[in-house]
Amino acid sequence: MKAHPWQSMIEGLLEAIILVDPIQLRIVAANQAIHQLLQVGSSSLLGKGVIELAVAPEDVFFWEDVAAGLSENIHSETMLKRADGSIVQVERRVTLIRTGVDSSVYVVAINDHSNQRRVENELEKLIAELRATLESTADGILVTDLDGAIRSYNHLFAELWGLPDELLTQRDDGAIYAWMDACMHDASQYEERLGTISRSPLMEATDVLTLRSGKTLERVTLPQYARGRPIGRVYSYRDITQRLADEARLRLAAKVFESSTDAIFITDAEQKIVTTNPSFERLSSYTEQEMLGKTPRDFFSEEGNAVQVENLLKELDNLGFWEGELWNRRKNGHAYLCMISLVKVQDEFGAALNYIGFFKDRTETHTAKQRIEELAFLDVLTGLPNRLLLEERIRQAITISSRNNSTFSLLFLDLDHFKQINDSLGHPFGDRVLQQVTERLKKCIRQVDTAARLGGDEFVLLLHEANAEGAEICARRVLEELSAPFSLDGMHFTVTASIGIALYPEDGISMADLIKNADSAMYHVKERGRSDFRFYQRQMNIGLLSRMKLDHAMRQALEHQRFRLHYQPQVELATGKMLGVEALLRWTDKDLGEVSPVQFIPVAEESGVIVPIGNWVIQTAIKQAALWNRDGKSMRVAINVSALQFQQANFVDSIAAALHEHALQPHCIELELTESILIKDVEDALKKLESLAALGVKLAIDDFGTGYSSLSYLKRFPIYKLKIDRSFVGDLPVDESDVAIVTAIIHLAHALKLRVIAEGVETDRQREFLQQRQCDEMQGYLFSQAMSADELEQRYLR
Ligand SMILES: Nc1nc2c(ncn2[C@@H]2O[C@@H]3COP(=O)(O)O[C@H]4[C@@H](O)[C@H](n5cnc6c(=O)[nH]c(N)nc65)O[C@@H]4COP(=O)(O)O[C@H]3[C@H]2O)c(=O)[nH]1
Repeated sequence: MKAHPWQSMIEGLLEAIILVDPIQLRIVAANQAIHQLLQVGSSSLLGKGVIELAVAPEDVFFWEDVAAGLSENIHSETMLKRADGSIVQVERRVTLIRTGVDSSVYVVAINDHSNQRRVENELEKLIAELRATLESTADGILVTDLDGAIRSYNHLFAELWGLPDELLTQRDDGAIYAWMDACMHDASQYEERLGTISRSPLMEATDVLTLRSGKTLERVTLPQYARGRPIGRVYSYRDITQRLADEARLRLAAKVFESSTDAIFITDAEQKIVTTNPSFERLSSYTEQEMLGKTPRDFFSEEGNAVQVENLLKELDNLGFWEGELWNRRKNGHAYLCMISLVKVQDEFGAALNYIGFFKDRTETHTAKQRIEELAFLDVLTGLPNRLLLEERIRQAITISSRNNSTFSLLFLDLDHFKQINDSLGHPFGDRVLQQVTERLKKCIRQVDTAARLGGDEFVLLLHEANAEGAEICARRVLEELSAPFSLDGMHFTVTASIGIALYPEDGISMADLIKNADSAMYHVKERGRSDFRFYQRQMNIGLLSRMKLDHAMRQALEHQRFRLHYQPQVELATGKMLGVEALLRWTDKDLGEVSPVQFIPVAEESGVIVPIGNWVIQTAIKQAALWNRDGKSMRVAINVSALQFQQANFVDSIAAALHEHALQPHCIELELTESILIKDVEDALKKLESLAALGVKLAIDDFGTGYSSLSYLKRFPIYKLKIDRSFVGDLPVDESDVAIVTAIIHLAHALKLRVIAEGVETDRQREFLQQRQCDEMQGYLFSQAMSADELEQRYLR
């Protein structure tokens, strides 16, 4: 084929060129560049239909339009297919060139764009990567040009500054900057600083921005360079609000750690100590250096507490927490009690990260607690165990004794007339007396025994494994020890005590019973004149409750005049003539029935109600005596007087007043006093007795022989008569010792020029015996029981 005339011309062009015949649409010339572009052999394109090269539909449509005379030119990007089938991006321009009047040719000029495309693709990819990077940074990024015009920013920037959507879409830089200004706490300072930055294109700066919202942002700005020249600026913003708060918290925690008065140590996950605070060293004397690498096990383990430490570490691992007390040792070996809290710090999966231990010295608190406990169990004044501790010891004694089948004794001790010491010399003096008494009591017991103070002047001695004999020996020792004179502030005085004894198990198997029974035995000692001891006997057993009931009933009886007096004749033995009567109290209670004076008089004495009852007896008996002694008749009435009644300051006056009121001759009245009354307060008793004697009232000693029977008072006191107790009369004349006693009393009385009367005479043999021994008078069922005044009058006075 003949070469196209333009062949050589197109050969010299850089562009790939093909010439196409407009009628046949075949390639009539093609330069080397197109052959290279399509990677085909030279001249191989000549004669080919141009449409064969078309890949894009656009080209196919164009050449079809050309064929139909509809189109002549086209210029756009398109694709061509190479020989190997690969596609190449090109820019192609098709121009129809008129070569003559009726000849023309299509010039197809093709530029290879595949390189440019690749570069563009690369750039696009780069930009996409950059954008992704921008978005994925943890900071908010703003990029501006040198004039401050915003070139780009990421989402985080918008988020940090809280930019509203409309600002994001508007792309109004002024509005965005205004928004940022408005967010600032100190907008003017912010703007000033921003101005400085924008005026210095090379400046690098880091600032902290405080926003009105409370947020704190850190702003780092760096110049952006292109080809070595600054072209703009990148601002990166980071929200450091949390970080600052964390730092502040950390600083605080560090301060707490450093200044805490609690000792603190922190371990790693393997429980090796990594740090300790100053208090740790203060408390344990171990330095941090010495503790590094040690474990809590090393630190807390002590001889004997290994199991406890192992258990607490186990609990710490299981529960994440342990709190409790443990004895520990300082470096110098001194023991101290620690209050410890251990905490396991875990990650979100429960694995241990650290262990923290807090502890403080509880020794002082412990000692104080011990002291408080001691105080709770000790009597402050004497240092003796108090009631609580005594009760505890008695409980122990009961347990041991019941197990060993052994015995123990309880001595209930009450000082006699201690109230007088307190009242006259003051409580502080009384307290010192109690302290001295305590010292003496301690001397009387063994180390295993307990001396306790219940309060006031009441003490209890608990004697382990002591039977009746042991208790008696101790009781005597106490009385003996106390009998030595006391000396305080230059004063000398004696203190006596009344002691009641209860034995385990005979007198009670419970603590309450034992104390109650020892107490009741003690009361009996008091009744019988004090300064003695006595064992509990069952008949004493008018329990406290019944005592209270009885007391109440007596007060009621007194108020409602339910007491009566019966009179028992007293007869002259020689003549059988009734010389007088003894007034005896009678009481029939609506619930209790007839209550014997043997039962209720001791209770009345204990509670003090004997005083009004005794007054009533005196009034009634004197009134009755006055009736019987009318018209020159002579009838003596003997009245029982109890100790408490006699001790009343107005006792003598009340007798004198009653005599006066009923116009009775004093010699018609005989007062029966027990021996205990006389020895109680000798001087006072003497004074009263002398006053009564001076009045003309007769005085008799009741129950003579059962008490002290001291000859000295018989001599000193103005006594008129002795009354032989009926316990000596009952077995007369069989019992030799009673015979001897009664004989001796009668002789004694007569030797002292006193009259003598025997009570409880029930048989003729007794009467005969007494008559033989020249007893003056007798009283008893043999002659008559006690009876009402009416009955007596009917029987004997008509
Ligand atoms: N087994 C027997 N007993 C006889 C016989 N003859 C009299 N008695 C009883 O012996 C007691 C004598 O009185 P006491 O020794 O003064 O003993 C009295 C006295 O200590 C006290 N008491 C009675 N009345 C009063 C009173 O008005 N005031 C005071 N303070 N005590 C009184 O109560 C005690 C008992 O009084 P009572 O039960 O009335 O008992 C009376 C009397 O009933 C006898 O032949 N055989």
